[in-house]
Amino acid sequence: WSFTAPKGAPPAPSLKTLWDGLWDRAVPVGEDDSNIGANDVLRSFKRTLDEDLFQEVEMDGVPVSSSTVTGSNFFEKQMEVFKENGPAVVSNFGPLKTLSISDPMMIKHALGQRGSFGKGLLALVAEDIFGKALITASDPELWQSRRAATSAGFHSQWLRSLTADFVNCTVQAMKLLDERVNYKEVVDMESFYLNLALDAVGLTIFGVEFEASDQPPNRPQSPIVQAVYRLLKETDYRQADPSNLLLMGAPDLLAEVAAPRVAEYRRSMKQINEVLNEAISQALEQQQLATEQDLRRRSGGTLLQFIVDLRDNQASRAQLQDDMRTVLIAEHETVASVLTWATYELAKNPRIAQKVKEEVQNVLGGRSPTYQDVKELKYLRWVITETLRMYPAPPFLARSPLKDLDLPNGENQTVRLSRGSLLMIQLAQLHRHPGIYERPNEFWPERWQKAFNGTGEYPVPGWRGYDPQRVTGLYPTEVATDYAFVGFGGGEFKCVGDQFAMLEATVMLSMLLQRYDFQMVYEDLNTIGLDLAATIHTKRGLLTRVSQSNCYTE
Ligand code: HEM
Repeated sequence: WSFTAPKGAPPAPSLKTLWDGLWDRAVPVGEDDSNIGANDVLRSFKRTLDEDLFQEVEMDGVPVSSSTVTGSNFFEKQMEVFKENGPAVVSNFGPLKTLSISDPMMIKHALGQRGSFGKGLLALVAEDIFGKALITASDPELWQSRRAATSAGFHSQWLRSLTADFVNCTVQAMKLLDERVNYKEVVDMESFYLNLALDAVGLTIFGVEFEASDQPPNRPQSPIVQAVYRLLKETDYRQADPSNLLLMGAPDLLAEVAAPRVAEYRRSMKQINEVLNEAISQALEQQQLATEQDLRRRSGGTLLQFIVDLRDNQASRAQLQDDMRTVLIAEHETVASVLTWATYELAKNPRIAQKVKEEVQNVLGGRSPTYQDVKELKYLRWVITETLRMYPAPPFLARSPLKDLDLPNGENQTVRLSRGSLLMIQLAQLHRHPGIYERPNEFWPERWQKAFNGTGEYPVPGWRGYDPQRVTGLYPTEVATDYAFVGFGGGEFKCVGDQFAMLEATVMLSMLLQRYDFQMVYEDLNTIGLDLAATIHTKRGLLTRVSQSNCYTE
């Protein structure tokens, strides 16, 4: 395949000129560098029509795929599409044309170029859920200011202090798991992790004790877990089919009758906002304004209190609510997902589980972990990285260029992208790229021990390879892997909670693996079922037989 447009394309027919003129008047292209609006997204629909009516293919030279990649054999289908078309392919996303990429060099360009891309359709459909700052970045100035306040709050001193909170949440959750073990019940570990992650975010981010882990770790989940999941699902519905937005403005009574989904969404939003409002009131009551430097010297406290106290970056109550709702959703689903799939893979791979247990036993010797221990638990952190490689959360990132631009691969071949066109960065496909990863479908944490620079199959021009010498924090970042692993994204919109998440997952898994052995009821992904949303869920829960292990004494 090649990116080069064929020479000597036929001249545009006059009907086409008329058609283009009509569109330019009715749905004008937004100004360069301004945020992507509904008009720009509508123009993506025009590109679909252009192709149908005038056989005008916008991304000439890029293969077109008609496969729909969803369902339980998602990973196999993605691999088929890759092998058939290469790492750049045009496909349909509802009625819109999308360019999907899994080439690390193109991804590096798309994520790493500051100010060139917005979140496009995602921002439009999710603004009422997340607001205009974090995640959607639909008001770039506001995003910059909220990003600065939030990322300042995730400073290393605070992160260290969280270890004890994660330990306490896990101890609490294990009490219930112990009962299930004694009754020899089958446990849905996905529900267990959703509850546990919610307790952890409540405690550390805004100081609310949800006590979700006090619920039996089998479905139905706690109402607040369901509410968070409901909001996330809503973004998926709307992205998959923007017509799902149509009834969003309907009066409550009409929504109850004609659109139960919308009514349920509103109830979920209200439920979450009530909890957050109370936490914000409390933080405002205890407000003690200080500079960032002084705040960094305080130990403990919540992220919310840090942000409320940050003298130079004050925000309205409504803005704080958006910030907190976003962080709540961003932490909860993703961390629960990585814990779920790590448990699945460890249960499937007893050799690896045994190796983790040995490491945990050597480092912890039966006690709870400290921050220093988390640094020592290197193999367990590779297990978590390997899980995120195989089951990234989210499985793709959405972007739209803010002006017409060329997206180059490592050989300087380019795809021309128009302002507002849809770009999908396919993390799940990149992370199983057979030119980058040896045995890409195998769960093999040891791969992160040594440098690698390509398998020779499906060459990746321009890619520098992975070098463990470039790893600085708790996992191999996009810098260490030259954008072959972007589980936490990269560039300006990169996850603010990456080290928080790695710390949380390492603490929780180390404690659970010390105390229990896990055995799956179903091992086959087709039987478990994949539910592809903003993260990868199971369809029927992760049904697990849990038994007592021998190492935990505390
Ligand atoms: C395993 C766990 C996690 C994974 C895999 C993950 C992944 C990601 C990714 C890929 C992005 C980038 C989205 C994009 O580029 O469009 C992101 C953004 C974000 N994440 Fe995470 N995340 C995790 C945990 C967390 C946690 C624990 C928090 C907070 C406590 C958090 C807060 C955020 C926020 C606020 C953003 C938006 C940043 C912005 O818009 O500037 N995430 N996350």
